[in-house]
Amino acid sequence: MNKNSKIYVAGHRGLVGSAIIKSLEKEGFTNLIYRTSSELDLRKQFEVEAFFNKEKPEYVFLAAAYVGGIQANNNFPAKFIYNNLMIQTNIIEAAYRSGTVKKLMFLGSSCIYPKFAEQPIKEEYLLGGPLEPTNEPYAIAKIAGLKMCSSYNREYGTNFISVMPTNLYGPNDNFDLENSHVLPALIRKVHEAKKNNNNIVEIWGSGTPRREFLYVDDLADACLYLMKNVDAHQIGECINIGTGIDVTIRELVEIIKEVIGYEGETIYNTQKPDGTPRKLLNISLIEKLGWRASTSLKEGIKQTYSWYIQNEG
Ligand SMILES: NC(=O)C1=CN([C@@H]2O[C@H](COP(=O)(O)OP(=O)(O)OC[C@H]3O[C@@H](n4cnc5c(N)ncnc54)[C@H](OP(=O)(O)O)[C@@H]3O)[C@@H](O)[C@H]2O)C=CC1
Ligand SMILES: C[C@H]1O[C@H](OP(=O)(O)OP(=O)(O)OC[C@H]2O[C@@H](n3cnc4c(=O)[nH]c(N)nc43)[C@H](O)[C@@H]2O)[C@@H](O)[C@@H](O)C1=O
Repeated sequence: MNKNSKIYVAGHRGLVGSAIIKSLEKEGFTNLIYRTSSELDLRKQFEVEAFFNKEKPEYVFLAAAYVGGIQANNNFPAKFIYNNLMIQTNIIEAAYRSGTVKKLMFLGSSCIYPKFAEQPIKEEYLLGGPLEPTNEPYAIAKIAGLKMCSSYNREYGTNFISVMPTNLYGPNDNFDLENSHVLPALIRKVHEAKKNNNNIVEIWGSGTPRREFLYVDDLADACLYLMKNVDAHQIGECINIGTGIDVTIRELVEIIKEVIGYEGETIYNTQKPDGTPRKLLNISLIEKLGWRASTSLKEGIKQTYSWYIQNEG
């Protein structure tokens, strides 16, 4: 990949896509292309093919997807499976057909692994047991995406790599109280409780599930590193991206309260689902390939909170 290579970032306004664009620009890549969903609906096969034929990208980051937290996944299973299957299928097929794409990176998620997978989760545990029911349709779509990439590599000799990031957070995240992931939701809840002198914040579930959180700039750095240095034949069907450290939701709440400076109480609503009890990735493979995360959870939350109060708070 050189500084003039034509690079398409699908989903460039999202949490991940915007961080990838920022990293690419910082490293001096100048030939970047992108479209909003209203300019190009990636669920429309002919439009996606026409876009690839016209633009002829050489490298593709597939960071467009239909994304949400535990409750959104639970409430909208049809939208999660349909939108994700369509978006990823159209891009992967068009990338192959175009003949111009030298490498494609498909963004999956750590929810592809079995609900009760041995921890930390190795890439090889894929399909070793039943999935977490709250996000099974989304996980099935992501598994289909990585299987498409590996199948195209095997049959057509493409260089499509699938990365499986752990739970992400950072600037440009979705801070919606119903449909977002836990970290942005808790930043907003605690911020608003402090602002309104409200002494109680409600946390969903029991607070005991463990999650691993990766700051999105670190994720973008990992994606660029892999795009530049690693080819599909050097990894198996996918590669994990994480920090190797997890915390309970209860511990996460305490860090967020400390960063925001909130001393009120928290109550746990056990009517809401806990989801997977633990989701910690084994990151030996990416470390062996030479990459490691650099932002601590507390530092990442400080950066995210600062972005939130400037942009949304
Ligand atoms: N957030 C997380 O914690 C994690 C995310 N991931 C993966 O990272 C990837 C990116 O996620 P994230 O950045 O969080 O998601 P966001 O929701 O922040 O961004 C997704 C982007 O996809 C675009 N998009 C959605 N539907 C369409 C469509 N029909 N046509 C064109 N574009 C569309 C949107 O574009 P527009 O703004 O123009 O509408 C949006 O900017 C996903 O594959 C996700 O699975 C993996 C692990 C964890
Ligand atoms: C990245 C990953 O994200 C999703 O899986 P998840 O990790 O379970 O997602 P989550 O961030 O929404 O919740 C994590 C934990 O936190 C608890 N929790 C407390 N209070 C709030 C709260 O206020 N909001 C939310 N959302 N969760 C809360 C919540 O009950 C759960 O125990 C997948 O569906 C799928 O999209 C995927 O791949």
